[in-house]
Amino acid sequence: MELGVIGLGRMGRIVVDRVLDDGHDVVVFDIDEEAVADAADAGARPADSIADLADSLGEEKRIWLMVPAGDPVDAALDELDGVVDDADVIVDGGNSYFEDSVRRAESTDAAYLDCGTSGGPAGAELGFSLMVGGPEWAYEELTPVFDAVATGPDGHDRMGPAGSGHYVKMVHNGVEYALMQTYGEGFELLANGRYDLDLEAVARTWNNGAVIRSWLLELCEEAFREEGNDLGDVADRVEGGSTGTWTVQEALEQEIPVPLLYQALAERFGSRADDGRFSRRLASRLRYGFGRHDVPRR
Ligand SMILES: NC(=O)C1=CN([C@@H]2O[C@H](COP(=O)(O)OP(=O)(O)OC[C@H]3O[C@@H](n4cnc5c(N)ncnc54)[C@H](O)[C@@H]3O)[C@@H](O)[C@H]2O)C=CC1
Ligand SMILES: O=C(CO)[C@H](O)[C@H](O)COP(=O)(O)O
Repeated sequence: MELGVIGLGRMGRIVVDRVLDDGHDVVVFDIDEEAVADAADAGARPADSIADLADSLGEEKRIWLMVPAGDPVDAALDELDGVVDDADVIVDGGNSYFEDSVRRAESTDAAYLDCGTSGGPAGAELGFSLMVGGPEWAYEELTPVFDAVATGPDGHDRMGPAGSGHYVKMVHNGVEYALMQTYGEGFELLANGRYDLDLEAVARTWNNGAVIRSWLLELCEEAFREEGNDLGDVADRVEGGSTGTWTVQEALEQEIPVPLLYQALAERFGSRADDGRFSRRLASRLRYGFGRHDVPRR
């Protein structure tokens, strides 16, 4: 298969590499010329613009968007408007708001797949978990690409119609916030409690057979190993927040109580007051662990 990839940052570049490794052809575009040149060095065919990328894909275009959510997605779709038709498939693998995805699916001439992507840049080797919404035929058509980008055939599935992929990913992120918060609070108690503990050793022990073992807990272990028992100069400030906000807004609209998800979001907003909480410093370092997001330092 031939795939066009637009957006070659932390995530898009992994999509390119994994699809190339699986033996497919890839055409790439990014507004950052250096990113295009790097991907070309890895074996992708470079394009000068989105129009050039679409042109070089010929009939039955398969295009993967991996640009920041919001305006960049609409800007890319505007450039594809009039260039794609109903035999073509566009995948949005970013963290788009699900209602935007429903609107985009209705307004583009191509079949549109909203694809929630989990695993982060740190998941490059293993492959991602992909939650896909949109027409069944388009999902089946793109299955070889999803097999390559995900951990394998079990690492992706069609969740339902347009919007459902990004809806499931939105809730995934709400859960992610709450898990980070609960690990943060546990380690805050251990860090300030009655014993002088080696927190990396605690995390390692928990990761070996404990009920609460997980990838986020492995990233806690990594954070203590790399930053030190007191998290060094990691500031008490957690960035991000949009996907968690959407999750809580949706829960309010559906009148479904999600107190833990709400509390985790509130803690994150509370971190902007800069009062030095250990739990939030660990949450900030974990965002680097899985997402390679910047860590504000003191
Ligand atoms: N970093 C992470 O842990 C995860 C990120 N995501 C989502 O994946 C998407 C991409 O994220 P990252 O790769 O981390 O971002 P990034 O900032 O590393 O890369 C974005 C790339 O898109 C390019 N770009 C921006 N506007 C463009 C346009 N109009 N046309 C062409 N290229 C354009 C930028 O030059 C950059 O290379 C976002 O929606 C993000 O929320 C999803 C799961 C995990
Ligand atoms: O989707 C992700 C991980 O699953 C991204 O890393 C996302 O950026 C995390 O959300 P936030 O930036 O609000 O912490």
